[in-house]
Amino acid sequence: MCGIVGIVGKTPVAQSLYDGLTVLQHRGQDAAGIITIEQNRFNLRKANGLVRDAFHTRHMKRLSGNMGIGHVRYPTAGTSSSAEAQPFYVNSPFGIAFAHNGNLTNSHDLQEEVFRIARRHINTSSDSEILLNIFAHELQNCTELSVSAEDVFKVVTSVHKKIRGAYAVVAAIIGQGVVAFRDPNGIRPLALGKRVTAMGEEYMVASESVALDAVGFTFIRDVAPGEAIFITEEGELHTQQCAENPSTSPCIFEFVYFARPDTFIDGISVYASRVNMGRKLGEKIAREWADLDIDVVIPIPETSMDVALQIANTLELPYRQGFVKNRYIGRTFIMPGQTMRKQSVRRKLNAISSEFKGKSVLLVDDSIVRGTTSGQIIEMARESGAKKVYFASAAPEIRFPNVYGIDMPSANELIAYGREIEQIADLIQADGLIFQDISDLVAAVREENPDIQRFETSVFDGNYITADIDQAYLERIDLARGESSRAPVLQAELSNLDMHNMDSD
Ligand SMILES: O=P(O)(O)OC[C@H]1O[C@H](OP(=O)(O)OP(=O)(O)O)[C@H](O)[C@@H]1O
Ligand SMILES: NC(=O)CC[C@H](N)C(=O)O
Ligand SMILES: [Mg+2]
Repeated sequence: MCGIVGIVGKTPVAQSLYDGLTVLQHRGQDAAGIITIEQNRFNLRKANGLVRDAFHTRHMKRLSGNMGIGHVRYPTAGTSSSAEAQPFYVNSPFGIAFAHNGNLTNSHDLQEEVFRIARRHINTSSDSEILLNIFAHELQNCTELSVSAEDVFKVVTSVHKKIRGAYAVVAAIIGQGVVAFRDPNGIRPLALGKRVTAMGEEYMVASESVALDAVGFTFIRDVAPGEAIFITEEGELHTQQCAENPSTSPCIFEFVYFARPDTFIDGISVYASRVNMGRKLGEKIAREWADLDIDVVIPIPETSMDVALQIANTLELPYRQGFVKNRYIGRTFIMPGQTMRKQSVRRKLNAISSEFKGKSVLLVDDSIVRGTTSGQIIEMARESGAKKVYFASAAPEIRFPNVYGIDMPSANELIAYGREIEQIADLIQADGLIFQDISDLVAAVREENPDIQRFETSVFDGNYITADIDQAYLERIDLARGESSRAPVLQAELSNLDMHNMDSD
């Protein structure tokens, strides 16, 4: 998952872009970038690391201009090289900067087509660079020296026809404006907001509504699946549906884990959906574990806290914070590499042993993916003197790889793959293990917006919404990105790719 922002303002936008990215940091911790436009020039700063580390005062000073876009990255294609940090840039037509959240499922075919038909070279292994070049090639067909809203909508219509997968995109075009669009299934989120100033209206798009709140923009609405937004340099807003059969099928994992609780996606409060998940799971626990002697419900910070509190309320049990989170350590699941993830769990969470001593505890997490967190946390609970350790997951068993922007390319890495619940419980050493049912998870989220007919739930049921995923594709991504098969990349090779960001210090 990545986070994207774009602003067309009346005054310099760098600080607002920066602030917007800091509240989207939970979507990507690997790299951050901002590009602004002033007097027909791009100013770019992108680097590996968190937002606060990538931008120093000297960079912010250089990021002048009233229009710009930004990105925080969690890689799902290519490498962690700073050259694959976004925004990406191409000089023709006009000069385009581009930021993408999601993952294309036909990038392999597209790369070949981009070369054969458009004679365009792709210098990295990032699917986002391919997407940018498809977009640029379509824009090239507009022969006028300025781009109209109709041109933009034609371009996005053609792009939708060529690419498949998940994409929320924001692009800044020199001398023209900012374009944003969302894939026809609306897998990845994108929100539109407005800020009224004495000098006129300013517009912003962002992956999550919380980024609009943080910089004083008012949420207008979600960008519709398939829709394109064009905000001209002068600040005029144009919108049009550009997909033939759009459907709103947001990724359910946004609600389980990715998004911040204070975000609204497609009319759904992420927080409220998590409370509903807690209620449903609490009811299942009451039904199936009626004879268990649970003394206390303890969340595994941070994402599961809203779910755990509601489970405790439903079961009428005490809710206690038995683990303290080190606030300076980020999310472990989106860290690159299993070794780093594993080491970080104990650095991130510490048990308050008095909350465990002699008690039967119910630990709650939002999800169990590789089992990195649950295994270690149960061990910590036992070391702290817990009598019994039960474990509940607000999401069902994750048995299928993700191909839409979550870095789970290999089924073999998933602890629930090919295993029954008892086997998983044995592996993580839980005295009892319970998962939310898929129907309850969907109902919990849908309760907040019954108009949504379908969610993207492939990691749980293997039904990929783009219908283009077969075994051969899954084997290819497993080979390319799976933990065990991932080829080591030389540092020198990575820095050689870094072409568009020369003044990187
Ligand atoms: O089974 P695993 O492979 O360990 O993955 C699942 C865990 O990873 C996430 O936590 P993370 O530390 O990323 O973030 P959080 O602080 O938002 O909970 C998630 O909330 C689970 O705790
Ligand atoms: N998680 C994402 O949205 C990743 C975007 C893009 N596929 C990349 O790897 O950079
Ligand atoms: Mg967690």
